[in-house]
Amino acid sequence: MAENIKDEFHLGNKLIHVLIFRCFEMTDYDLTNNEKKVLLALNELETAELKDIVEISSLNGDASMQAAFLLEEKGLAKVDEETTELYGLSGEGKEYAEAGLPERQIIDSLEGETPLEDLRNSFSPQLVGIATGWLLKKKWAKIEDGVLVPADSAPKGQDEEVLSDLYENSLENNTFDPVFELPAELASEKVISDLLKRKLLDKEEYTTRRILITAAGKSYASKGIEITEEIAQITPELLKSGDWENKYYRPYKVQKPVKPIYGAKAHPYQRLIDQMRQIFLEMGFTEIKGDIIQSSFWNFDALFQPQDHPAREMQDTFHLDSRSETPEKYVDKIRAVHENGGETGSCGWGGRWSSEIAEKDVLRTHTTSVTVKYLADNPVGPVKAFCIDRAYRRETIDPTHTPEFEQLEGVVMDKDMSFADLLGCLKEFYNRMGFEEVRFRPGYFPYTEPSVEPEVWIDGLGWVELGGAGVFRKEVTTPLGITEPVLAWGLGVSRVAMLKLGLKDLRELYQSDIDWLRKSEIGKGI
Ligand SMILES: N[C@@H](Cc1ccccc1)C(=O)O
Repeated sequence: MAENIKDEFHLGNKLIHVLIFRCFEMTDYDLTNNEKKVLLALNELETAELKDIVEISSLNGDASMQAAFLLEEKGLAKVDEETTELYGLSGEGKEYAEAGLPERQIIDSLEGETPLEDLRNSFSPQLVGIATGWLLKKKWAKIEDGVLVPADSAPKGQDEEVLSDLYENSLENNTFDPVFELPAELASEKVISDLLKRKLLDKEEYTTRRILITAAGKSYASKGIEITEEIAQITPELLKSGDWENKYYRPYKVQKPVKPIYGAKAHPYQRLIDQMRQIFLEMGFTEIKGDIIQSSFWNFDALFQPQDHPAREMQDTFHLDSRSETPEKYVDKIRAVHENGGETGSCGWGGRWSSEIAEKDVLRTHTTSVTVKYLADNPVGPVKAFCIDRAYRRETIDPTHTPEFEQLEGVVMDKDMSFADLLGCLKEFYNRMGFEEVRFRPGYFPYTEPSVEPEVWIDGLGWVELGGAGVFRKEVTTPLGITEPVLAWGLGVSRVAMLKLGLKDLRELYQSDIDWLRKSEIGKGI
């Protein structure tokens, strides 16, 4: 044992030396102990089946086989595969072995020329059908004008030999399973393949491996193979006793492929959402949340969407049975703005606005319902708020449409806010997301004027539309008691994800494909 630090240091060094250098101290062939054991067994047996090696080497079958293949790679052994074909009679084969092949049954029954018609009376038409083909093929008979004319003789064929041979063997061995070899002298390959085609035989293949020692293997073995105990794990006992110094350490296989390790990480879509959230937070916005279930009032009416607007119809919206009372504070004002423009100076949509319809609950079709409600609660600026959350529409699912999807909603309310500020703000956001070129096309939404649709340039795709934006109309702001200009937008999030992650199908975002998630690289795209 080491007595002082210096000794311990010395001991440590020596140990490292032994561990490193003994690992690389290898024989010419660098055989593992398993390979050595198999080679020794082979040296004794010359040629062996796996089970013989298993017996001598005391390794299991898999380990022996693996070692044999490694020895083969090194030219010390050779692995030969031998396939044995085993046969038995099928149900039909057994029947014919007992009663004779159909052609034999017919030919034996003939007493001279016989019309086929007559045969069909004494045998099944099916059997006659099978038999005639083979009678002609085997030249046991001819057919002339529907009459079967037998040849002089019908010698027993190899096929019949095979059937009776297998039948006897099966009876003797008490099994009709395919366990019998067919010696080459009994039947030609053609005969066997015909019987197989006639489905009279069952066949099974059975592969055995023979392992042989090569000349190189022999000469290597003749020099004497020593199997030294390998230490895989060093123990305190080995260290204490000092025995470690004389041991042989199992070498590291540095070439061995390791299992991939996947670090835990957030879902790529979640990472993208977090990135968007981070950008808006950095731009001084406050994150807001709202209910998934909204009344039609907040989802549509407060946004000056007429009650006969197509977006409110069944195919777009998930309608619920429940209702929410329309807020008393706004209901008259909203009615007025829809019917005649109220205090806004607009003429409204005309007709009669129904608070019954406004009460109906829906799954929010856009997150604008969240921002507009927030503005109603906070009608005095400055407000800079965003909401990144899920919206729902009755869409037919396809690669670019899912009934649930995320939107990035935002509002800015302040005294001197202008349309130019809106464009600047969105451009800044997309630039921070890594989209360098941004443009705005005129758009239409019932609640904004002017309205735009932002687009970003993607190499290979061109301009891609990413949502809607605009300045809230007086018809939206006035009934809620808002006097300052409001810039608003609702942007598609999954579209951006498709672009960033290179997806062709939106549905991939919502499927739990663990491999895709594991292999997704952080920093790639997002
Ligand atoms: N709500 C719109 C987007 C939008 C929001 C705000 C202002 C203008 C447009 C949509 O879902 O497509």
